[in-house]
Amino acid sequence: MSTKKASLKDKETKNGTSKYVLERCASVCEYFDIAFKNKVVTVDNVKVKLQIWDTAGQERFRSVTHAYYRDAQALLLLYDITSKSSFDNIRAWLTEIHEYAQKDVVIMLLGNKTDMAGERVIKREEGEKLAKEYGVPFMETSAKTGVNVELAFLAVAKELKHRAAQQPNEPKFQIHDYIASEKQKSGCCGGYM
Ligand SMILES: Nc1nc2c(ncn2[C@@H]2O[C@H](COP(=O)(O)OP(=O)(O)OP(=O)(O)O)[C@@H](O)[C@H]2O)c(=O)[nH]1
Repeated sequence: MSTKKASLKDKETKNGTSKYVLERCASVCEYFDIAFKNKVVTVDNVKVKLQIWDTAGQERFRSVTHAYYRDAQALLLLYDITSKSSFDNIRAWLTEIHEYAQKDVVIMLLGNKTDMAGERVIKREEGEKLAKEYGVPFMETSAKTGVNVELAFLAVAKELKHRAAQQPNEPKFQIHDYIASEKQKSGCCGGYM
């Protein structure tokens, strides 16, 4: 996920995507299976526009995709709880991100497809452990049922908004605490986040 600096200044098309982004992406996005969408999230009555780039996790294109997340302000790393290889790839992505992404990039680890509990091969605890190791927030999600999807985007948007508007003496927004308290409210899914 990223909000490209240049795109914000650029003239926007009808669906809110800037011409700059469309032109930049058109030539290669289709070939490398990179999709992007805009999502508006309201944080404390302020609308935050997230431009979400989906790099499709194609390992063979890593050298190309890093050019797309280099400017990203936040990265959501998804693995599939029914796929060991997708989980194993996360370490490689984290190493890659360390090298190429912005130093203060917001990272979140998501274990997706919780609706497929019967086919689960990665325990929640394994996701939690990995997230803890890298100091990133963790949640299990389902893009199919929507479980925790809004919360993931909202947490990222809150973090970015707070960073942008933070006053020198104001306490830092704590994304881990925010996710933990939201989950407690909904009675969902304990553990490290
Ligand atoms: N049951 C279930 N299926 C899902 C979920 N999320 C995605 N899928 C399905 O999983 C398949 C792959 O989804 P994608 O969004 O293409 O995942 P991806 O990681 O971008 O996949 P690649 O493009 O192959 O790297 C599709 O058939 C989706 O419909 C989910 O939460 N639950």
